[in-house]
Parts: sequence; structure tokens; C-alpha cells
Amino acid sequence: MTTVPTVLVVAVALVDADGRVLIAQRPEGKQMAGLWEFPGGKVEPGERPEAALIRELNEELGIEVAESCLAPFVFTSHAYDSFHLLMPLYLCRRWSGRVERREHAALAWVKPNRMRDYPMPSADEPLVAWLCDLL
Ligand SMILES: Nc1nc2c([nH]c(=O)n2[C@@H]2O[C@H](COP(=O)(O)OP(=O)(O)OP(=O)(O)O)[C@@H](O)[C@H]2O)c(=O)[nH]1
Repeated sequence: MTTVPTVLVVAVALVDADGRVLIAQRPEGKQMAGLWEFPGGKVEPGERPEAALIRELNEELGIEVAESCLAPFVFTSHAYDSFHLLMPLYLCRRWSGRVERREHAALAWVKPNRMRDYPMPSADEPLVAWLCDLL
């Protein structure tokens, strides 16, 4: 039996006052370039998931998020060819600083029911369905 590593990635649905969610387009040169994703990234060895997400949001978007503002929401467990992705999605409605594009090709604030207009990695499909139902 071939085994692949399970990779823990933390991501967030940042929700603005109009109920729109921030998605970000992966840049050229990365795996899955051009697809739209929820901000976040891999949890480093020894790092707590919430700390990893706070770090990624600061690096990627230049915002500060308090751990108490990260609400566990839903998760996806998805088999890619070379790894298994386990990705909790947190919900966050409060942050400080202005969202800036630092690492992505583009950013977009999108109502969940319009997210299907933005191609996303296959692991994200169930997450979009949950956002449509629950937001
Ligand atoms: N942040 C994020 N990653 C996602 C989502 N959906 C999804 O399949 N992923 C995958 O989870 C992994 C996230 O890792 P990452 O963003 O830290 O790593 P990366 O591939 O950009 O490159 P890196 O290894 O150079 O940091 C990628 O393989 C990415 O394609 C999503 O909605 N948000």
C-alpha cells in the first residue's frame, strides 16, 4: 500500500460586515496556481494551529487577529495524489489593520453563493457548500 503524508493546513473565512468572504488567488509558480483559496497555510512542527493561522494572516494579508476571534467552523479531509490534506476552516469577523495583498495574485470579497464563479481547489468544494448553508 502506498502511503502519503497527511498535511495539516489551517485556513480562515474572513467575513466582512456585508457577509462577504475573502478569497485569494494562488500566484504563478506555486502548485494549483490561479485557483482561489481561503487565506492560511501549513502548520509548522510544534506550532499550534491557531498560532499558525495568526502568523499566516499577518504574513499574507498584513492583519492582526486575536485568537479569541477565530471560531472553529468546519473542516475538509481530502486525498490529493501526493498528500492528504486535513484543513480546518475557522470563521473570523474581527481583525485589526487593513487587508493588503502581499503574496497572492489577487484578492476578492465574495458572497458564498457567488464563490462558484471562482475556481477553487477540489478540497474546498464542501467548505463552500457549508458557507452557503451556514453564513
Ligand atoms: N491556504 C489554503 N490552502 C489550501 C486551500 N485548499 C487547498 O487545497 N489548499 C492546499 O493546502 C496547501 C497550503 O499550503 P501553503 O499555502 O502553506 O503552501 P504552498 O503550496 O503555498 O507553498 P509552500 O509549501 O511553498 O508554502 C497547498 O497545497 C494548497 O494547495 C485553501 O483554501 N487555503
